[in-house]
Amino acid sequence: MRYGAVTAVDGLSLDVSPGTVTAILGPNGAGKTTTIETCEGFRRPQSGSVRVLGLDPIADAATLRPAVGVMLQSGGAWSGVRAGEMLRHMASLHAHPLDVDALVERLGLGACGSTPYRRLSGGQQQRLSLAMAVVGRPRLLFLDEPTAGLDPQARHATWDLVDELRTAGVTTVLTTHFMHEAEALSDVVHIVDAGRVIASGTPAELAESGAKNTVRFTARPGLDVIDLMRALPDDTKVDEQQPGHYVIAGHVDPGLLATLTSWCAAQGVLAESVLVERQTLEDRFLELTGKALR
Ligand SMILES: Nc1ncnc2c1ncn2[C@@H]1O[C@H](COP(=O)(O)OP(=O)(O)OP(=O)(O)O)[C@@H](O)[C@H]1O
Repeated sequence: MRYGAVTAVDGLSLDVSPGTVTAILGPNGAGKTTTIETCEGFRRPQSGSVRVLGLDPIADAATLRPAVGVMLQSGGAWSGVRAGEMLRHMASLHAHPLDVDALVERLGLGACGSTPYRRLSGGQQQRLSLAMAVVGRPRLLFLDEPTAGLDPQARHATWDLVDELRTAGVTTVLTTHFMHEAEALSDVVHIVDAGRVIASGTPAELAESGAKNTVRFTARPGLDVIDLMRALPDDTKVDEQQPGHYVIAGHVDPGLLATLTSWCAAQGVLAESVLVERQTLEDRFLELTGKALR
């Protein structure tokens, strides 16, 4: 998918299983919104193929519309329309909408139901957009940065809603910059950079697939770290970072901890404050996409 000379999405390939939550992560400008808008039928790719619920998002737009909920990154409502009117209008377009009052209550929109869209705060606009996306009971939901600008309460309310929809069999594809959100919500994560998928898996698989986890412990200064390294698997590093403070970097599993404690026992050393630090999804994301600003 190109915009003039800019190639925004470049041979990106991914599948989404029904009834799951998929998160698309990537640095700014990676091509997430372009990908999602292509699936929504708002952009026509110059090459490649896109199928949404087995259909073409542009040619079959009329068939797909009742089954697909869309939350855009911004906008989506007329600037002068009142929040409650907008939601009722959206509900009226669907055969079996959710109860609008319950949804308004659930997303904390009750107090601003008669406020024009343009006067809503950024977070209230986000919540209204989410309500508009789900009110028609879609089978498939596209959420582009659904919790950007939301306070913690609204973020948790959004997560609970997405989680409940998954339980009801709804498929959700979302983009986010919050790694914790992707870890908390999604079954599958795709990391996108420069218009391509560079890593995929469950949040736990991705976090574990990266560089080493670490074990930290304290003991008397001056332990023979070379001898400890010999006892541990080949690609494990041991460093005494400050006197008496040791860091082991490598594939941390129960076997490594057992080797460490038996090595210490053989030396007559008591290892204290043993702490296993696992790599997070954010660590892995930064490892894959680098730390340079985009
Ligand atoms: N309408 C457009 N015209 C020209 N270039 C565009 C247009 N929309 C996006 N781009 C460019 O395409 C690339 C991908 O943009 P896109 O919005 O898909 O990224 P993104 O991953 O969603 O970014 P962000 O995290 O900042 O929202 C960027 O280089 C962007 O500048």
